[in-house]
Amino acid sequence: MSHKSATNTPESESANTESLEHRVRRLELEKQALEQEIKALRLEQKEAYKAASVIEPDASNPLDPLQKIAKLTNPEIARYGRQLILPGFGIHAQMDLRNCSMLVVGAGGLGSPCALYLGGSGVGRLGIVDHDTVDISNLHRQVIHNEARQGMSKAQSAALSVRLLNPHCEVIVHDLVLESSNAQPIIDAYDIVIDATDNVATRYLLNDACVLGGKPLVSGSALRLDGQLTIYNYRDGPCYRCLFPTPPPSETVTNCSDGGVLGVEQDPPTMTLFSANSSTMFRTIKLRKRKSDCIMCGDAPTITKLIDYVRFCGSSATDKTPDLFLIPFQERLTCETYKKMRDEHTPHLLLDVREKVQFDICSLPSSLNIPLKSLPNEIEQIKTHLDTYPNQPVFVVCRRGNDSQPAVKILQEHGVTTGEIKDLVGGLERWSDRIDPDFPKY
Ligand SMILES: Nc1ncnc2c1ncn2[C@@H]1O[C@H](COP(=O)(O)OP(=O)(O)OP(=O)(O)O)[C@@H](O)[C@H]1O
Ligand SMILES: [Zn+2]
Repeated sequence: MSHKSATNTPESESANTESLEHRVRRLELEKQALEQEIKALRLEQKEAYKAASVIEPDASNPLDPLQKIAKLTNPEIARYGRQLILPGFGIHAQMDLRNCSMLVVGAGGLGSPCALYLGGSGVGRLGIVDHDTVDISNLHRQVIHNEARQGMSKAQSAALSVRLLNPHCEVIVHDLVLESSNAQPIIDAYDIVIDATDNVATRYLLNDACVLGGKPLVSGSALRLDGQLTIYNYRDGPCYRCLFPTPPPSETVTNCSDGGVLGVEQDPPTMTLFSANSSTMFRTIKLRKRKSDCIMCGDAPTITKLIDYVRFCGSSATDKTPDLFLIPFQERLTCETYKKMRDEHTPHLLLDVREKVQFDICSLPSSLNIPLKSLPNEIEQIKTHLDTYPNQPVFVVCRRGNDSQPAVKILQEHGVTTGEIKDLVGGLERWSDRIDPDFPKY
């Protein structure tokens, strides 16, 4: 008989009486051990970046100005030979690239190819901004990352890929959410800024910071099968606000879409539009010049410093967290409460406001799918349901708890009156995280 089984009963009794104290102590020790491990890993990581010449600036390590050169080295000439012999490009354009610093904001679908091609083509210094980490669902299009880097900071992953492609390019990592409090000094440290983000708040922030810092802003956006490209704040061309003085209403904007992005470096400035589904895949639209009464870049600007862009746009810069300010948290439903209601068979209508393509991937049983965009036209369907089941609560769900909030507002504004109308905090993604791990996340 082993010692363990002989003492089994008294041991578990004492574990029961002392378990809380023990647990606290054990967790404290584990925490200390983990903190040590994190510290050691951070040092290791710093060494790895140093070896790869990836720079992470911070207050104690600010960026030095880019060291300009007057002549390309032979290895550089060998590397860039194919583009050096392009008519209209040549050694002068290559030197311009080499002596230029560019900042790519967003290392996602657009930022990935953009950073790789800029780094590969010989930009002297490339900064990469992203606050997010690499996720498996990114990899089908965010080709700068890879499977082994899941969970790694996107900015760091992108920087490492660029370094592997071209060690002549100096790569700077900005692993942070770019926002009003930190944007200006970062923007000011670069010659050209590239907006490869996916949300309206960051688009206005970048526009304003670039106007204030006098930097051209190359702006791209892609949504489903459509894309747009332009340069703002370049020569006498417009800034983003000249064309889009006010943000679109937040309930009409999913985080991946936006008020529009415009195109390229001809004179006059143009907007290039791409549409994979159209017979004319590329179209170019001429843009008006800078507006003299633009509140940002006009003759008498009224915006002279960065503002609160989340408030201004009514939507947040990150689509991973819900826009908490639309509906106060206490007026919303948590997954846990809703799970209890389902278990108790509380009668209710569950309205899923995702697009049908998403609803077809997965949905909670007995939910009714009316996409947010069609909701105002489909209100009668809900009213008819409530005529049959008066006062039944209506619960609204979406992917992450963003679209469900404007949906609640639309129901209220269209005179849907019933027991209660609430939406699910964190949406189906949180349902999968907290309630049902078998529920797919996409
Ligand atoms: N203000 C910001 N600061 C830093 N990074 C930002 C900011 N706004 C957007 N981004 C980053 O820009 C990238 C946008 O790319 P994209 O939309 O392809 O990626 P995604 O957010 O991973 O997509 P999905 O919606 O499929 O998860 C994201 O990696 C996002 O983290
Ligand atoms: Zn303007």
